Amino acid sequence: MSLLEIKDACKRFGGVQAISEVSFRVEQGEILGLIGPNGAGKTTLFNLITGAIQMDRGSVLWDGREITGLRPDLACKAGISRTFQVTRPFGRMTCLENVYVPLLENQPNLKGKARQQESARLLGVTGLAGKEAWLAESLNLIDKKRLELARALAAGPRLILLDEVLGGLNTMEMQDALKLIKSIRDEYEMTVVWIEHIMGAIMSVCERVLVLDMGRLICQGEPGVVCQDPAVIEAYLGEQADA
Ligand SMILES: Nc1ncnc2c1ncn2[C@@H]1O[C@H](COP(=O)(O)OP(=O)(O)OP(=O)(O)O)[C@@H](O)[C@H]1O
Repeated sequence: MSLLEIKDACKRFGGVQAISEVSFRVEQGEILGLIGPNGAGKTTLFNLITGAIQMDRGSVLWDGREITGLRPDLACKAGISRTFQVTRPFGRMTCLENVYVPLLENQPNLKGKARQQESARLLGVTGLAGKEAWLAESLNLIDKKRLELARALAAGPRLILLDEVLGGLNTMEMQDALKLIKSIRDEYEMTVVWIEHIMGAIMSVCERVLVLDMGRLICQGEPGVVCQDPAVIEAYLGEQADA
């Protein structure tokens, strides 16, 4: 049984068919890339999976159980966690306190020093060691993304949805981030679905890739195969090469 299955998902916003009859499976333990041009529907798909918006039609199966339309907090409790392209920390709280919030939900028995240590450990994992006491609003964009990831990990998910976590990183930072994404799967045994525009990064980390274009799933498969697909080159990779 697949960890996650999306069946015939459809979502329209006014005149825009953002998602159109999209079906796919996510297998336990894989790192699945989700690519496609701007406006293809990638973030909308995350919003549908996490219950942030409701599908017009279609269903979401989680571990074989239908969870279509489950509220985001309940989807998170069920084991689906996400990061946002536009980060959403509690600005007036410290980094440590920001991580407490999902940790409290996930491990309510963790109290006092133990909770502080676990929060600090997660901040260390995502590259924020030394910034535990900083207010989230004082972080730069890259560190806000790191905090976002620490918060997503603190929820203890089985599936983590990453929305463009590499934007703005230099080469060294990107290498570290790629190692971290691999370790999320290899050490923390989480399944990863990852939206990204940086093709080299997707190619080096993902075992499988889905390609969306104008709300439709136009291709899926191993990265090397997907990159050779004429429809993908026409809809997306040609545009990337021209950029
Ligand atoms: N809440 C909303 N209300 C109206 N239209 C929306 C809403 N959310 C998304 N859309 C539209 O749906 C389409 C898909 O948007 P979406 O953000 O999912 O694309 P994307 O593939 O994630 O793009 P990007 O790579 O630029 O982040 C776009 O045309 C967008 O303008």
